[in-house]
Amino acid sequence: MLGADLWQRGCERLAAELPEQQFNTWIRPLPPATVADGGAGDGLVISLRVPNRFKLDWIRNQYAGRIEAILSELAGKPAKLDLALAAREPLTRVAAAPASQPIAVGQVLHNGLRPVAAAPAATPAAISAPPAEPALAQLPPSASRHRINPALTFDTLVPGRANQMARTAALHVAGAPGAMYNPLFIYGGVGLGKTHLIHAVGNALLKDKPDARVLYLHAEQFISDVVKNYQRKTFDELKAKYHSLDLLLIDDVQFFAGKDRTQEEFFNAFEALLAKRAHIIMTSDTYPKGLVDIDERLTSRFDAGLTVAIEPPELEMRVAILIKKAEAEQTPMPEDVAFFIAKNVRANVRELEGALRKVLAYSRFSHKEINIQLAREALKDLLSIQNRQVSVENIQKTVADFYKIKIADMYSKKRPASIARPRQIAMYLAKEMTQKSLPEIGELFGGRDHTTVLHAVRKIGGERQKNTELNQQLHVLEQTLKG
Ligand SMILES: Nc1ncnc2c1ncn2[C@@H]1O[C@H](COP(=O)(O)OP(=O)(O)OP(=O)(O)O)[C@@H](O)[C@H]1O
Repeated sequence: MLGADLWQRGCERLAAELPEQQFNTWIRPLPPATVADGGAGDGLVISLRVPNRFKLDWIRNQYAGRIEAILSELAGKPAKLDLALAAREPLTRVAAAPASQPIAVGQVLHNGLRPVAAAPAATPAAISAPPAEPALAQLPPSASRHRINPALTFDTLVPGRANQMARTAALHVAGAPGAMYNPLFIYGGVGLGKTHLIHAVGNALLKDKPDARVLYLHAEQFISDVVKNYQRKTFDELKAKYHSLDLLLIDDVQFFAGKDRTQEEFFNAFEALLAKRAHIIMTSDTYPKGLVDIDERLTSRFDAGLTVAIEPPELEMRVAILIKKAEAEQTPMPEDVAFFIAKNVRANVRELEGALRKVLAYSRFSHKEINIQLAREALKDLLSIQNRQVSVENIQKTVADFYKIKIADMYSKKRPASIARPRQIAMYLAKEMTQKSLPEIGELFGGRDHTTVLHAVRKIGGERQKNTELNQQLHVLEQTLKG
């Protein structure tokens, strides 16, 4: 089998095995591998070039073994994977950096087999280096100026599958700013910890290097700075403020939509910062290409480092967050109560915090100890809203509308995936959002057996953990159903 065929067939196998989201994120974008026959007894060497180190590490840890096994099986002889960073065109902005220090992630294969670091890590001097422009003196590195919230650290951020990639990348940046993953672009829905994470990077860096010039700001603050300086015609001040930083943390860049002048100034700051190897971390409610009314010149640069998502936390993570936050309030939270709250409050961490606050306050005011009964009372408004609005019929109708199938298909015996899958999703939601038992749900879905419902619940629940697209669809459905 030719190399390209072998890789192609390997990909087909992986596509069938892996959740769609994982395959689309990690495997599909890879350029085809090249295959070399090491000669009798040596087997095949499969050379795979990966665009950045983050992906390289991830693929090596998560998929390399499986890829080798599949390719060995298909080729009928041992296949060894040679993973390395792909060479990449330097970006135009690199021109401003010394030629020996490429700023872009990528580049570098020195012997075709072993990768070397994409860009040298920033030295301590790079972080606390004296300002390159005289105007830098206008930004004293004092705590009040950097706007970092000292409470939002890596220690107080509960890790979990939902934030695993973003947290790993953020830790990496905090340890070696200006090197890899620059810019780092973190996106996700509301209240999922994006702001917390970028403050954590700022705090970690300031702990290491108290003199580092770090600035956190919300995109709206940048916009108002631009407007202010525009009115006063003091663009040099604006430049001096932003172009001098070592680390810029900017929240919710989707707010730049339609603001041309702001986008232009941000573009200038962006270029200046990357050219001097300062790090930029941005957050947004969507991935760079999903941003609307933002110049493509900017969005393509947003995507040039590393883009990672933060997902809604899964049940275990929600429980861990509740326990940790209660501990921080010096109020131990029994695990069963944390579980009860986490099961009922799923949207995001901010809502979880709100629910926890209610339960703690209720316990303090009523001088009662925290147990499920107390949590139920404290959260009764929230729970009644949930219970009142969601019926199996409502779920069937909403899901049928969402996936554009007939409501009758919810009860029918039809099996094509375009119908069976929405039906399974509706069964899953019925189990998650109503008090109905498996047999009752089966009955409401055209007299199906409870094992069919159980299968659907497990399947969709499992996939939801790995498949972002499905997770988002379920999230939309849940929000719609809750009203
Ligand atoms: N993994 C976590 N561990 C502990 N606390 C968390 C975690 N994720 C989020 N939080 C907390 O949840 C609250 C909301 O998080 P944050 O403000 O960072 O969300 P966000 O994603 O920036 O949302 P928005 O887009 O609405 O600004 C904060 O109080 C934050 O500390």
